[in-house]
Amino acid sequence: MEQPILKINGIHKKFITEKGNEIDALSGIDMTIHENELICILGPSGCGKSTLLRIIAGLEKPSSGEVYYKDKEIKKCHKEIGMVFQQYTLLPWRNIIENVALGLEINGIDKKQRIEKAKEYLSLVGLDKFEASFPYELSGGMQQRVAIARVLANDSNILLMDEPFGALDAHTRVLLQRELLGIWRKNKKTVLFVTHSVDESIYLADKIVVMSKSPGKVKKIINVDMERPRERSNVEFGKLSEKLFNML
Ligand SMILES: Nc1ncnc2c1ncn2[C@@H]1O[C@H](COP(=O)(O)OP(=O)(O)OP(=O)(O)O)[C@@H](O)[C@H]1O
Repeated sequence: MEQPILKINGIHKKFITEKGNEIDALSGIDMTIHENELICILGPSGCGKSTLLRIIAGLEKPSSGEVYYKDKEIKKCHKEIGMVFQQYTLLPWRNIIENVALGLEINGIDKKQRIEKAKEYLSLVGLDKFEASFPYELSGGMQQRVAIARVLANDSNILLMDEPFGALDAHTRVLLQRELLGIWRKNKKTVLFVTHSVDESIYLADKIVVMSKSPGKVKKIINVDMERPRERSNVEFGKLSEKLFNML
């Protein structure tokens, strides 16, 4: 078993709305994530999946509880923890290579080095021919691949992915799931992937964290022992799918 890389201890999150109403988004989340694991967080709308990811990314503070990355408490954004959002978040006025190099530029890497590195990751997601294009010239799936290349180029150890394929058509979604598995295996990353989709979670995950309706709690953690690549027509795939549907 690999080393624990993320520890999530007793996370509670309460939001106060503008009208003064309290919303319990998360209610006591405990989880340990090991290096190189691919974890899917599966749950109904509003159960706090995005909130949990934002807390791990250091973008949101928990009301109580702590998150530790390699035994250090996360209190703000961390260079080694990168996030890919559902909506494409490329800067429209920068071309593709400059978008991939953005984080490296922020980190003060010199131009030659950052372009070289950005090219390497753009090639990894199969878009090297588009380095001079602008985001509007790319399809949704291509833009999402650029967003993944940008996070990888930053050398993030942990990839937090908040329904990154949710806005894509079914065919592109399946292609990107396959591509993500390839990248994950090749680059030895730890991935936390939020999804609504039972099918997506079974296809991708080592472990599926099933969350219950709000306030969000961990209902069950399921180990997925099926060999990869996983076939959706497989009996075992179908059985697990039924089990998860019944649980949600
Ligand atoms: N900034 C905020 N202010 C007030 N309430 C919020 C805020 N962010 C989230 N919430 C509330 O917290 C709860 C959890 O929201 P969250 O977006 O984390 O759920 P989710 O599981 O990711 O939902 P979905 O699958 O629909 O994206 C919801 O009731 C939401 O309305």
